[in-house]
Amino acid sequence: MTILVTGGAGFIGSHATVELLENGYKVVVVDNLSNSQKASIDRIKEMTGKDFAFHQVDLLDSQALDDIFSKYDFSAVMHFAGYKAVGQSVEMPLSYYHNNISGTLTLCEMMLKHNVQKLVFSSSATVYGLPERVPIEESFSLSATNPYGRTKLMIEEILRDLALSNPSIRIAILRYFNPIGAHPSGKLGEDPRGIPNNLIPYITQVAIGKQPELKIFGGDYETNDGTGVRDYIHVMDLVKGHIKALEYLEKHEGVETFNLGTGTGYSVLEIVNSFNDVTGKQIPYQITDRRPGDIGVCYANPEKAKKLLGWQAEKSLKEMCRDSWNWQVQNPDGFTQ
Ligand SMILES: NC(=O)c1ccc[n+]([C@@H]2O[C@H](COP(=O)([O-])OP(=O)(O)OC[C@H]3O[C@@H](n4cnc5c(N)ncnc54)[C@H](O)[C@@H]3O)[C@@H](O)[C@H]2O)c1
Ligand SMILES: O=c1ccn([C@@H]2O[C@H](COP(=O)(O)OP(=O)(O)O[C@H]3O[C@H](CO)[C@H](O)[C@H](O)[C@H]3O)[C@@H](O)[C@H]2O)c(=O)[nH]1
Repeated sequence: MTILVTGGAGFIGSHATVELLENGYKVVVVDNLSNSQKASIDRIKEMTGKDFAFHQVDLLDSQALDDIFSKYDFSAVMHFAGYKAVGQSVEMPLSYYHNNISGTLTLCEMMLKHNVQKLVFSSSATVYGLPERVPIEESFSLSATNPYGRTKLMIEEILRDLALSNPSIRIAILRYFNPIGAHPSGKLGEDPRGIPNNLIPYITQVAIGKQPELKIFGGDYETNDGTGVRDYIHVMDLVKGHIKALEYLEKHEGVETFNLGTGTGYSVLEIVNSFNDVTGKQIPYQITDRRPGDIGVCYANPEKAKKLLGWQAEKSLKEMCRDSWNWQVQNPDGFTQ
């Protein structure tokens, strides 16, 4: 079976590509490299010893995408491609709506034209907005607090309408909580451009001396230690959930939505302490004001994925921190040699 992986050069898509190849799938990657590097594709080939086609193509280029769909016989699509920086989406909303929504529309049009019926889509826990309570269940009300989150919400709705209009379409919407970690080999990992926005890449850059100290955004949340709580999930566990979702779509029609999280929340200070243990360093930090738009506590109820997909996260916080650190140490400048 050949799977089209959009955004396969990026953080999560690259790990998913490894997992697909190691599970016997054939893969074709489409990525415009707007937030990634070709080196990640070379690494995947080196690590797995398997070759696959890579097309540096923009999803908005419908002619190029049409050619790719004509060339291969895809059995399913894993759709990771999109812009994902919350702050940037506030500054450049049109660019986010255009890239994420039009990109998905073009992709879906090609799926219909070429009779490809299965889609696994990367959504986000951000669609729960300010959740009514925790742990968060899939049935909770949805809202968006920024244009990035709104693109995910809109795409989810578009996909539901698509499935309603065409009973042969099968879609798994996967709402990721906070993916971190890296491939245990240290060959693949998260390679943010510029100063990282997310907690773990920022911490690893402090640990390696690229940033002077961590700023902890808020010490007055209603949590055990006052810092924000999130459901961090190892990227290897996350991508295993995608394989399970593909298998699920073999047997089930329509749209189904799943939380992919561990079900456990950790505070920023707990993460810092775990990092200190793993690295043997002391991460310097300062508690500052809350980051606008942040919520205090966010963690999943992952029971639905366990029940219907037969999937649950297995890796510990220590493994997540160890693998993130291992990646940073082996690749101090990411994929840039
Ligand atoms: N990393 C997270 O914390 C997180 C959390 C929830 C959801 N997600 C979603 O998961 C998906 C993957 O995230 P990631 O962390 O791997 O991000 P990433 O930026 O590392 O990967 C996305 C990839 O898509 C490519 N891309 C973007 N626009 C494209 C276009 N128009 N055409 C072709 N390629 C394009 C980029 O070059 C990049 O390689 C995204 O949709 C993201 O919104 C990520
Ligand atoms: O330098 C930093 C960075 C983050 N944090 C804190 O660390 C926690 C995690 O922050 P991240 O930026 O790593 O992750 P978020 O939970 O804010 O957001 C991420 O997960 C969301 C889903 O829950 C969305 O998908 C979003 O796009 C993605 O960036 C938060 O309490 C945040 O305030 C800091 O204290 N300092």
